[in-house]
Parts: sequence; C-alpha cells; structure tokens
Amino acid sequence: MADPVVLEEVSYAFGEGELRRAVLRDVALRVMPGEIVLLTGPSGSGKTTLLTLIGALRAMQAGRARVLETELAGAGEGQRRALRRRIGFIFQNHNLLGFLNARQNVAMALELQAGLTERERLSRADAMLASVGLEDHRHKPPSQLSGGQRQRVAIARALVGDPGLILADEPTAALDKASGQEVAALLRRMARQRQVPILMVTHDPRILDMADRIVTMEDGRVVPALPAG
Ligand SMILES: Nc1ncnc2c1ncn2[C@@H]1O[C@H](COP(=O)(O)OP(=O)(O)OP(=O)(O)O)[C@@H](O)[C@H]1O
Repeated sequence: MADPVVLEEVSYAFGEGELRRAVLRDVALRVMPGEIVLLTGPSGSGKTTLLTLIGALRAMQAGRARVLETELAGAGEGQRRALRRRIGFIFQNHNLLGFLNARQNVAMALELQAGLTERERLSRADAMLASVGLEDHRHKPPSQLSGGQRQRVAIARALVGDPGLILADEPTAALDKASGQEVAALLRRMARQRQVPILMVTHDPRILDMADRIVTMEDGRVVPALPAG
C-alpha cells in the first residue's frame, strides 16, 4: 500500500513582491498507512498552512505532494475537490451547522456520495453516532451538546464517509483537560479500528501520547527528528 501522504521540498509563500513572506520552506513529510502523526511547533511556524495544502484546500506553489495517490502539484480544482471528498476534516471549532441536529450534521457528509438514499444516509449517521457514544443525543442541535460531545459529532462526521485520511487542526484546543483527552482517545481508537491515518496539528501537550510519531515545525521547516535513545 502506498503511503497516504508523501511531501518533498514543499515551499509556500503568502503575498507578492515586497510583501512576499515564505511560510513553508522545503518541507518533507511522510505519513504511513494507519499511522497517527502529530504536527506541533510554535505559533506561526506553518502547521495550518501545511495541513491545508495536504487537504487540497489551497493550491500548491512549489515541490511535490502525493496525497491518497493524487499528485497535488499542478492538480486542477476538480481533482482537488475529488480528493477533499476522500479526506475527513476535523477543526478546532467543530464547524457543525447550528440549524441541523447531530445526525443531520453527520449525514450531510454523505450528501455527495452518489447512490445513497436519505434513509441510508441517516442510518449510517446513526450507526456512526452510536459508535462515538452519542446515540441518545442524535436529535439535539450542537447548542444542546457539550464541547466534547460536539467534537465527537465532528469525529463521526469526519469518519462516516470512510475517508482514506483524517486531517485535524487543534481538535482539542477548545476543550478542558478531561474532555480533550477523551476526544483524543476516541479519535485514536476509531482511526485504529479502521486503519485510517491521522495527521493532526496540536499545541496540546496533554494528547501527545496518542501519537505514533511527533513532527515539529519551526519557522516553516520540519525540525529533524532526534535519533531514538
Ligand atoms: N491568508 C494568509 N495571508 C497572509 N499570511 C498568512 C495567511 N495565513 C497565514 N499566514 C501567515 O503564515 C504564517 C504561518 O501561519 P500558520 O497558520 O500556518 O501557522 P501555524 O503554525 O499553524 O500557527 P498557529 O499554531 O498559531 O495556528 C503566519 O505567520 C501567518 O501569519
């Protein structure tokens, strides 16, 4: 099986001319099948920019990136859109829609999958909500759920379409210690069961032990890993 994420010499800058500011410099990064990789480092070091490039949420400028077998350098919007549908995204602020209940939020992630009826989508959403322990809360809107429960809905939404990769940006930042650890443990367990790799940006020292590997960024570069021992 090919590695789900392979980056080589990826560079990226915001702005042009005198305002041009390099935020990623020659980044190489690999995520292996089933692997859980945490991306950490100081604020402004380029972590979120890197995650959005990998998630095909912005276009590449320089270097090579292969994500779920899609070559991102030179990829058009159509190819990027197709890739995004195969990735589960989880953000800091859950990004659930306030006017939909939990099951509708999860089912919505299946909207673009051809051949599923509304009933099938809702029943898959229910099964996924049950597996994150929220079967009794599926009819509630996000405003009636705790922060940790909302992030569990976000996990269910990210996983319901059987993604090949999960990209998460600070998913525990808005949570207290106990619910942050709970959400991290749940995400790890669910990803392990399905063998879905995770690349997660986090500042949260309380969840570093969920990782198979921790990658540190500084000033747009990946800091070389120290040899073990
Ligand atoms: N749309 C943008 N336009 C211009 N500069 C930007 C833009 N987005 C980010 N930047 C700058 O790029 C640099 C890297 O930002 P990025 O969000 O990738 O860092 P980060 O490591 O994720 O930081 P944090 O941990 O604070 O989220 C920062 O200096 C930021 O100000």
